[in-house]
Amino acid sequence: MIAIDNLVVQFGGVKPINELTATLAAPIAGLIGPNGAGKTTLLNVLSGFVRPARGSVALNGEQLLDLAPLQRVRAGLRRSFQTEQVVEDLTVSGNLAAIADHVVAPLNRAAAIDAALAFVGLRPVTDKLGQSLNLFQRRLVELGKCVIGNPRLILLDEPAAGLTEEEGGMFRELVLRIPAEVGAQVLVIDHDVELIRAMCSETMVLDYGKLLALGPTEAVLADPNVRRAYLGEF
Ligand SMILES: Nc1ncnc2c1ncn2[C@@H]1O[C@H](COP(=O)(O)OP(=O)(O)OP(=O)(O)O)[C@@H](O)[C@H]1O
Repeated sequence: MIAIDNLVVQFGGVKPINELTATLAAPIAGLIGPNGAGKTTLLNVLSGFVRPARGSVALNGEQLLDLAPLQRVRAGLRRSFQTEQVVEDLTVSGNLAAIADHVVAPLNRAAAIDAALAFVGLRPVTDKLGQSLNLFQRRLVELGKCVIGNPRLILLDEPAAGLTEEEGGMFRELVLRIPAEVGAQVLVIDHDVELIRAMCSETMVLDYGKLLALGPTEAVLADPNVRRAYLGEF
C-alpha cells in the first residue's frame, strides 16, 4: 500500500505536485492525467530521484523519504522508465544481473535471474546483447528487472509505449500476473486509458499536481471532472 501525505514538490515557481494526499491499495493501480500533470514527478519522488519540499510517502507503512534510491531498491521498490534503459553491451541476463547484484544473495542470483527471464519469456535470448533486441524484448528486459528479488512495489511509466497492439496485450497479461505470482503491488502510468481500464482496479487522476479523482477505475473514468480534464480524449 502506498500512502502519500500532503506532498509538495517545487521546481522554482512550479509545483508539479501540490498538496497531494492519497492512498493506493489496489494490487494494480493506475495513474493518469494530462501532460504535465505531475505523474512522472510522483514516480520520481517514490523512487528517490526527486526530493519533495514537504510531505511524506510510505510503502506498506515504511517511510520512503528517509531512504536513498538504492536503499529503496533493497526495500523492494522497482521502476521502469518512459524511455527504456537497456544497457546495449550487456547480455539480457547481464542486464538483469545489474539489479540482482544489489537485491539477491550471491548464491541465489543465477536462479533469481532465471526465474525473472522465465516470467517475462526471455529465456531463449538470455545471451543476446542489448543492442540486438527489438523494442518488445527491451520492454520485457525492463519488466524482468522489476520482478527480480522479491519486489514489493513496481512502478511502470508508460511501459507499453511504442508496442504493437498484440505486443501490448501480451505485456498487459504479464503485468496482470505480477500481484499473485511475484507478490508486488504495481503502479502504472499510461496515457492509454483502455490499457488502464484493463489492468487497474483503482485509478488516481492528477491535474496540475492536484488530486482530481481516486477510486475504482470505472467510476473514475466516468467522472465528469476527469472527462473534462481530458477534453474528449476518451
Ligand atoms: N526537473 C524539473 N525542473 C523543472 N520543472 C520540471 C522538472 N521536472 C518536471 N517539471 C515540470 O513539472 C510538471 C510535471 O511534469 P511531469 O513530467 O511530472 O508530468 P507528467 O504528468 O508525467 O507529464 P507527461 O504525461 O507529459 O509525461 C511539468 O510542468 C514539467 O515541466
